[in-house]
Amino acid sequence: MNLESLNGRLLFAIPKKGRLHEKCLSILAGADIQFRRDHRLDVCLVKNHPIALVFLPAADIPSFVGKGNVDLGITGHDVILEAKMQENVVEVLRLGFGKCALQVQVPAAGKIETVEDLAGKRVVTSFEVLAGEYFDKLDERLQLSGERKTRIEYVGGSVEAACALGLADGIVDLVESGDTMRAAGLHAIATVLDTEAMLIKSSVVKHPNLVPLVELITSRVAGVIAAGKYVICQYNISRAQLPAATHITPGRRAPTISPLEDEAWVAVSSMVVKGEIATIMDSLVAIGATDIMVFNLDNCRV
Ligand SMILES: Nc1ncnc2c1ncn2[C@@H]1O[C@H](COP(=O)(O)OP(=O)(O)OP(=O)(O)O)[C@@H](O)[C@H]1O
Ligand SMILES: O=P(O)(O)OC[C@H]1O[C@H](OP(=O)(O)OP(=O)(O)O)[C@H](O)[C@@H]1O
Repeated sequence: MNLESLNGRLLFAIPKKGRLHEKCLSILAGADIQFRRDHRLDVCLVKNHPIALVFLPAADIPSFVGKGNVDLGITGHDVILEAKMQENVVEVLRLGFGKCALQVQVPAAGKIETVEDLAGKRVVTSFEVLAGEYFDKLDERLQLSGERKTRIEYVGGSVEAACALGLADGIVDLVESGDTMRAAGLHAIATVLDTEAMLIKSSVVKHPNLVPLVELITSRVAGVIAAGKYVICQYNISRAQLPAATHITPGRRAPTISPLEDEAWVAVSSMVVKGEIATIMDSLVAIGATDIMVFNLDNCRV
């Protein structure tokens, strides 16, 4: 592939490895963005759209998009703030995965119990901007200045080993399940930030001709995300209980209600948040709904 073949194409940055990579590939598949990635090649052309995918480290994507080198990207909210790119990128869509928290952690068996105890000591992190801002505020509140300020030190990885190695009194790192933190004998004493994956675009429109394609891709990605978030719940209910039923399953705009041969009954079909379906089915059973069925969505536009 030569660089000329990128001319006029929308550049779309995807995390090349790590926690967000696989989910991004399934979003691309769901949005029918077809490509074949040659082994180790980080740029590849999309077959069915004038798009080129650029596989980059998640932490580099905010700068590429923010500076307008790339038109669209998927990355974490945390690394957008860490790269100080919040003014340069627009977070177009929350993607509902890559959810975790940037937390202050200290040895569970140690003497430090609060961030106030940790202030003025040594903190190791890969998020020196966010940790720096957090501890600057804390230091200011505690009137710690000069030599007495909290020392933030950057490491590129294995942050959780820093306390055991005697390099730090506390760390600032991402926590999802807490397994990594607990395995390192640490516990969280404060949350700096909650984060999830975002679809982002540059806040400056460099290629106005690509705007319709950015909108098309955004709409497709939104459809894939919504399809993963909702299920369709269908059931029969007596007309007398219809107000109670539509209260339980109001749908996004309104439920679809269809007549049945038995005039005293109707069929209801409604989009329901996947995570709430068990409770909703319990409530429907309690008001006498029958033949309750739940269907997954392959794709949708909402
Ligand atoms: N445990 C986690 N759970 C959910 N999301 C996470 C988790 N860890 C990281 N993330 C999200 O994924 C982004 C990339 O983190 P990750 O550690 O996967 O990147 P990486 O350093 O590029 O990859 P690798 O860890 O393979 O070197 C983070 O900025 C964050 O938004
Ligand atoms: O709370 P948990 O579910 O254990 O997840 C937290 C861990 O996940 C991330 O690292 P990852 O495993 O992606 O690898 P990395 O350390 O190489 O970045 C993060 O840096 C934590 O170490």
